[in-house]
Amino acid sequence: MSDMRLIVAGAGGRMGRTLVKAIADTPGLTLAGALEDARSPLLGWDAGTLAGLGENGIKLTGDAGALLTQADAVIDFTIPAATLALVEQAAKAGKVHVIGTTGISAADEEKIAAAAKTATIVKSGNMSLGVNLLAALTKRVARTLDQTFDIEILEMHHNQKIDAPSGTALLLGHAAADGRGIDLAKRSVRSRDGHTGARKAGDIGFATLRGGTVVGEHTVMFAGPAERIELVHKAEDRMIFARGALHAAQWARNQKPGLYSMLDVLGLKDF
Ligand SMILES: NC(=O)C1=CN([C@@H]2O[C@H](COP(=O)(O)OP(=O)(O)OC[C@H]3O[C@@H](n4cnc5c(N)ncnc54)[C@H](OP(=O)(O)O)[C@@H]3O)[C@@H](O)[C@H]2O)C=CC1
Ligand SMILES: O=C(O)C1=N[C@H](C(=O)O)C[C@H](O)C1
Repeated sequence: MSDMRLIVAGAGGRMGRTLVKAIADTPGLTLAGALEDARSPLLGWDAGTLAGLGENGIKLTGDAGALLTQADAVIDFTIPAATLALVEQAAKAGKVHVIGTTGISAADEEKIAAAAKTATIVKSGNMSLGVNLLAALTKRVARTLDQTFDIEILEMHHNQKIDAPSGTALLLGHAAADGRGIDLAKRSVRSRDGHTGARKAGDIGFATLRGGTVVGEHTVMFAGPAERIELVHKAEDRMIFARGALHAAQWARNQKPGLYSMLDVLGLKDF
């Protein structure tokens, strides 16, 4: 089979640069284009140079339409507005869209689900094997323990992160809510301040830390009477997310239109 040709959206960003490196290291994949914001000062820069690989001849451009004609898939770790625009363009062009962007509103999530009626989209708040296994374990533990165990999700990320709670924390919250058979939107407590009153049994709490260069750390706590279980994941290198996203693109090449998650890609849906 011919190489799969990929566009990296947000190629000048932290994940974009990591993806350019990961593609260069992966047999069967070719970097077909590097997309950036049309106002970015990085337009015209070489994607290989930015990724620390040396020149690869792929220049950053703001023209998604032109790139999409030359590729099989777009790998998108950008910002919600950019992702929403790309969803429409990739769907129209019939290209696989792998979405890692987090902080997407509920209304925009619905637009992505609507686009996936005719487009093949893989979307996850975390593309790593470890976090998706943690999500499967979280669901299982939440199903096993009753409401005397309070569920709290703690996350820490670097000081440049712009959304909270993290996409991963929300993914883990959904896994816990699924395990308990409840609707996360109705039972989540996203922040606490002042005279909050006692914790309500059955709520799922979130706490956010930001600082330094932390790649991403997540803890799911099940705090019960006189004992506590903690499930923890610590990301040490963005390459784990990049490799997961590339695996998702290769998997999606053979899938029918639909909105898939990394649990589908990794076969963990029924874990
Ligand atoms: N699902 C997962 O596994 C992971 C998800 N993420 C998520 O990925 C996203 C990006 O993270 P990170 O790389 O750290 O962030 P960065 O800010 O480093 O990168 C985002 C890049 O997207 C660019 N961008 C903005 N608008 C557009 C546009 N219209 N078209 C193309 N590119 C655009 C930005 O350009 P400019 O700076 O000029 O605005 C920037 O270069 C975040 O939402 C983060 O939470 C991160 C890691 C793993
Ligand atoms: O912005 C980041 O850096 C990360 N974002 C994702 C998230 O919001 O969970 C995944 C990872 O934790 C790194």
